Amino acid sequence: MKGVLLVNLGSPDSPTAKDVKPYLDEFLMDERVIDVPNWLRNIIVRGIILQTRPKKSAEAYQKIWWEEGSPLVVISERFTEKVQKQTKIPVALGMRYGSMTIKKALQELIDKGVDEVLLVPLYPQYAMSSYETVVVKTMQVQAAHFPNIKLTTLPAFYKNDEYIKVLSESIAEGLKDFDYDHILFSYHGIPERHIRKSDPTKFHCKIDGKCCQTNSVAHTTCYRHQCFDTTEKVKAYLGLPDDKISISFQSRLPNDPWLKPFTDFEFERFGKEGKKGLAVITPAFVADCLETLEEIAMEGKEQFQQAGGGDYKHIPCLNDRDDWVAVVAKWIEDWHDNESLPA
Ligand SMILES: C=CC1=C(C)c2cc3[nH]c(cc4nc(cc5[nH]c(cc1n2)c(C)c5CCC(=O)O)C(CCC(=O)O)=C4C)c(C)c3C=C
Ligand SMILES: [Fe+2]
Ligand SMILES: [Fe+2]
Repeated sequence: MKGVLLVNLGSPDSPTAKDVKPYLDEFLMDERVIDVPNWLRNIIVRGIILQTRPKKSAEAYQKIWWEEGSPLVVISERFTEKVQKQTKIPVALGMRYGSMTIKKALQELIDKGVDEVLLVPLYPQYAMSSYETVVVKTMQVQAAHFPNIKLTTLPAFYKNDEYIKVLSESIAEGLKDFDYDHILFSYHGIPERHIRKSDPTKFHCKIDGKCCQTNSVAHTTCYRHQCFDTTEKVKAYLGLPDDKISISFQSRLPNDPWLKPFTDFEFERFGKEGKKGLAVITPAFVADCLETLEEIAMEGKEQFQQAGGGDYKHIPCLNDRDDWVAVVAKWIEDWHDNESLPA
């Protein structure tokens, strides 16, 4: 019998430094996130970052935490329930980090008699620190604990027509009552090195003005290209004017070159330029989370307005929108009925 495993990033169990610390430890000790030799990762993560970050991070989580729990987890659970209502195929939710493990979710499917699993990493774009680590971890768990199940993975859906349609329509709804003079597409940042590491040709991705717009097989795993492509496709779908759209990359750790321009610098620039209405969308995330609710909706607004900017709006992620649920349910049914995967 076929079943579906949805996987997102995961959150700490509570917004306290005590619970944030082991969560961050698992997250940042992932070799696809902090991709340096083990001994050095130990020093960077355990010797430096985890000495101060859990407290700071917990304070940020406290600002966005809901009564039911972490927004990322609660939204992902609502989404999973809604998808399950649209299909008879068993659907389970797991998280890459934290207590809602991939192993538990796979066990849930196996207990229902599933022996063929469609893995759906809940990331539109491919990055080794998001999509790839979910796939690798799931394959490891499968090999170690469930060797008899067959695993198929849904490709990154950053340019899929149905995804672009629902994303665009959610943005159009968000813009309906908002007078904007600029729309910022803010994607999660990654170190530039990750782009080069993920380039199978080893020469295409130069992170210059042209590589991401020049056709290449490298784009199958190029996060930067995929962020540009999602943006271009939404722009075309909605007929948005070129001069009112731009891209930036949010969140970074120090001491490494990360993808630019940085979102927080852009907020300041737009504020200083006196933009009267800034709309921000965050299409690297399908569910609102710390990065969108705190960094963009709260901090971003403050940075923009303190620099002199006017009205500000963060347009929510797709979350558990019915049209998004219907798209994922259709992808699942297509795979179930004829093994086809969305292009
Ligand atoms: C597009 C998805 C994501 C990529 C790519 C990604 C890369 C990445 N992230 C960090 C470090 C942190 N990220 C944190 C939070 C966080 N990151 C994502 C998604 C991607 N990260 C999400 C959805 C969240 C929010 C989780 C939630 O519970 O709501 C955090 C924790 C918070 C903090 O202390 O700032 C860290 C740390 C790195 C280093 C990285 C690529 C190398
Ligand atoms: Fe992150
Ligand atoms: Fe590129």
